This record gives sequence, structure tokens and C-alpha cells, in this order.
Amino acid sequence: MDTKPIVKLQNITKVIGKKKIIDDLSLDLFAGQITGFLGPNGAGKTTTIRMMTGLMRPTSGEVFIDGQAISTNFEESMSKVGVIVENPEMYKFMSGYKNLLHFARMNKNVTKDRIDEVIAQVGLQNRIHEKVSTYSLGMRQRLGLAQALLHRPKFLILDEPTNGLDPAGIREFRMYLRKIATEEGVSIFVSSHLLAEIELMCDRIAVIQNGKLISIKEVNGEQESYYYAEVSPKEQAHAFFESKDMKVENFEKGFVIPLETEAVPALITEMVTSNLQIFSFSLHKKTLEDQFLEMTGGGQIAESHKK
Ligand SMILES: Nc1ncnc2c1ncn2[C@@H]1O[C@H](COP(=O)(O)OP(=O)(O)OP(=O)(O)O)[C@@H](O)[C@H]1O
Repeated sequence: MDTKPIVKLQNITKVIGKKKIIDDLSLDLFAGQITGFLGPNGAGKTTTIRMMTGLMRPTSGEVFIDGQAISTNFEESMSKVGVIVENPEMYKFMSGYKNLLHFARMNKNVTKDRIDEVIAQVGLQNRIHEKVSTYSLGMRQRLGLAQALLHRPKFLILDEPTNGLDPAGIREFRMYLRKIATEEGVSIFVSSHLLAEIELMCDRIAVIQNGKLISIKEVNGEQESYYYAEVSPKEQAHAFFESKDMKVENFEKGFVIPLETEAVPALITEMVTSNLQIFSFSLHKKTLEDQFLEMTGGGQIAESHKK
């Protein structure tokens, strides 16, 4: 992977009125990588995206696109950016092809070959000469993707891209995004509330809360895990864990126990010899949602254990 970032957010702060909406945010995005941008409502995602697309100026800090600062080289840096909005503006009475031709005219550098190339990249070859009004939502989203790719951006921003798509449509869209990141070396930035979707679509997840970047995580398929045990009597079990200095979480019916697998048999043996009754002892994987809620303080892990 090229180590020079395509996008560099450097100590970005945005103050509106008296409110600090973005607080010293720094983030690097790389070629061929899909980064998810996740945060609770009002965290500052839209504000950050507006600054990355030159629609808003940071109060302090700088955004660089492919090495060019937006504040001093606006046109050149923006020529490297492609944006897909939630509902791409399309002429429904025209064919997909004519829509692309229309957008291509706005940019002298877009050739007919390039139009054909992006059509193939989003898999619309068979329907491209039909009117957009006959397209499914998924096809319209893909046409929006094709439009955003026409000028060969190095950086593509998608704000809530799969809104309204059914699971099959989401899966399909994800596949095309992955293909584009790999084939064109585009750095893709996806803002979404759909945690599971982000987890499947992205290589990395940046989490924002109260205008601050609180975490960047690689998505590598390895999930953190924990054990959950239902043990009785509960007070005695609690004292047992405390005596062993174990940081367990106490739920109504059981305990969440951070534990290495190798340590499980010895712990169970000790619990039994301490006259604790074990009704269940099971391994759980932390979902991205668990981790997200933990990070943002929106709740503890294992909400389901509260039942
Ligand atoms: N022009 C503005 N004037 C005052 N406050 C603003 C302005 N724009 C945004 N804010 C505030 O800044 C905070 C961040 O807003 P932003 O829209 O960036 O969040 P978000 O993460 O995109 O949220 P959501 O997921 O709800 O769209 C919010 O508290 C919002 O009310």
C-alpha cells in the first residue's frame, strides 16, 4: 500500500457561534482503502464531510487532498474528489447513458471510453440505454456511483450510501465499491449509521463523538470475545471474582467475564470447589455494535444479557 495519504485531515477544528463542533480532528485516508465514518447523531460527521468537500472552511487546521491544501489549491484538490449523495440527482426521463453523457460534458477530460469503463465498473451495461425511471433504487445508486467516478477521483465520499436499499442491494453495492477501491486505487470514505454494514464494507473504521475522533480500528474479521456465565448464588460469585481481582460485569442473571480461553478450565474448577453452581458458561463475540456502544458510552456490552 502507498504510504502517502490521499486525504489528510490535519488538526481540524470547527467553531460555529460559541460551539466547538469539530475538535482537533486528524485523520489520514489511503489509496485502495475503504474507511467507515461512524458516530452517534450530532457527532460531527456531516460537518467533517462538508470540510472535506470544500463546502465549509475549518476554523483552524487544514485538509489536504493528494498533497494539495484545499484552502490554497481549491480547484486542483477538488478535482480529485468524487461525492455521492443520498439521492443522486438524475434525469429520470433520460437513459442512464444520457445522464452520464450530460455529466461528462461538464468535464472536458471525460472521454466516451471512460463513460463505458465506469458503466462496466458498476455493472450497468445491460440497462444503461433504458430510462432511469425504470431503474431500481440499487441501479440508481450505482448510476450515481458511475457519475461520481467519471473524472477519475482519487477520493470518493459516500454519505449514508445504502439508505433505502434492501439487503441484496446493499450486498451488491458493497461488492462494486470494493472492486472500485481495488481496481482504481480510490480511497473511499463511507459515513453511515448502519454498524453491521460498515463492518462488512470497510477496512477501517473511524469513530467520532462530540467532534473528536475517539478511535480508529482496523476491521480484520477478528472479533474481541468474552465469556458469559450464569452462576449462583450471585453474591457469593461476585465475592469470588473480587477475591481473584477479576474485572467482571454484573448483569441481572449472570456475569460478563474477560478471560483467555486457556484459563477457562482452571477457573471453572475453582468455581466448583468454591461451591458455586454454574448454570451456563459460554463464549461470546463482541459485535461492532457492542464495541461502538462501549466506545461512545452509549451502553455496556452484552445488552442482551440484561434480560
Ligand atoms: N450551522 C450550524 N450552526 C450551529 N450548529 C451546528 C451547525 N451545523 C451543525 N451544528 C451542530 O454541530 C453538531 C454536529 O452536527 P453534524 O450534522 O456534523 O453531525 P452528524 O454527525 O452528521 O449527525 P447526524 O448523524 O445526526 O447527521 C450538532 O450538534 C449540530 O447541531
